[in-house]
Amino acid sequence: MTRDDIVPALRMRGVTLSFAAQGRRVGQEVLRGVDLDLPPGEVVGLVGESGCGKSTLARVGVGLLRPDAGHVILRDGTDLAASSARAVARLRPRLQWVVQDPYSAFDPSLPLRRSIVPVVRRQGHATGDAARSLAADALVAVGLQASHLDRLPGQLSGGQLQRAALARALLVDPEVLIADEIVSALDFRVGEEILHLVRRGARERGRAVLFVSHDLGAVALVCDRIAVMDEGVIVESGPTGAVLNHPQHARTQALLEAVPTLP
Ligand SMILES: Nc1ncnc2c1ncn2[C@@H]1O[C@H](COP(=O)(O)OP(=O)(O)OP(=O)(O)O)[C@@H](O)[C@H]1O
Repeated sequence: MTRDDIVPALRMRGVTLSFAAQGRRVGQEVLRGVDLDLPPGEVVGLVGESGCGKSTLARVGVGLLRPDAGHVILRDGTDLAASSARAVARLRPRLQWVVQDPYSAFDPSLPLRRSIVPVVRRQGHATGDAARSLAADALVAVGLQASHLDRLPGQLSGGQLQRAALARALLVDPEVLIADEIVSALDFRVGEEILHLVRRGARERGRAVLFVSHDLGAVALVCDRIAVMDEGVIVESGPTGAVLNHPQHARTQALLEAVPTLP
């Protein structure tokens, strides 16, 4: 079987979107005919300069934004772009989204266990004490402690809460995980552990991951493939080594030149 025979977990075709102003679609298109495949078991890095449309594409990928044109197709053929809001909501467990600001991911008034243990129960993995124990294991896997389950989100640092958000998303065991700048707030060592966890999860569970980042070092470490975006268009994509070692497009070259080097 060749790579071309593998059905992507998520296939975006011709995705085009502009934001509405005063109820009307106006202005420049933020996404312009984007084609992007997320194969199962692989981590695809999405890079590009600030404002080029990465997070917008990420939100389209999990059905939080509906494109004006194009298709967002899951492995079973479901097109998110053609599905009702209710149908997309039902699909949500198959598509998880972890974002840079982890405080937005949790109800600030609830201890983490109230946000995480029900996920274990909904997945049918366990009930009662066993569910709490699996939730605790998930926190430990991302470098936290079981006792963090009893804390409020505001009682964790941004980096700790980021890890808790990732733990919850992984518990859902989604077909597609979209990680938008998830290691930006973490120190290098913790960030690296998280990246390995994401990569292992993709490989072992056949999960497709879109890893949005401006950090080319992180991208080089975790991604099988890279897509470079510029002004709403994917200008270059390919295996990580090829794109980083032999960049073809001026935008990719500029991103590589902008990577800081130690004196
Ligand atoms: N809800 C919105 N309404 C109007 N414009 C928006 C909205 N969200 C994003 N934009 C605009 O769309 C463009 C792309 O934004 P997006 O957040 O996708 O960029 P990005 O590449 O993720 O940037 P960064 O790396 O800084 O997070 C920007 O010009 C932004 O101002």
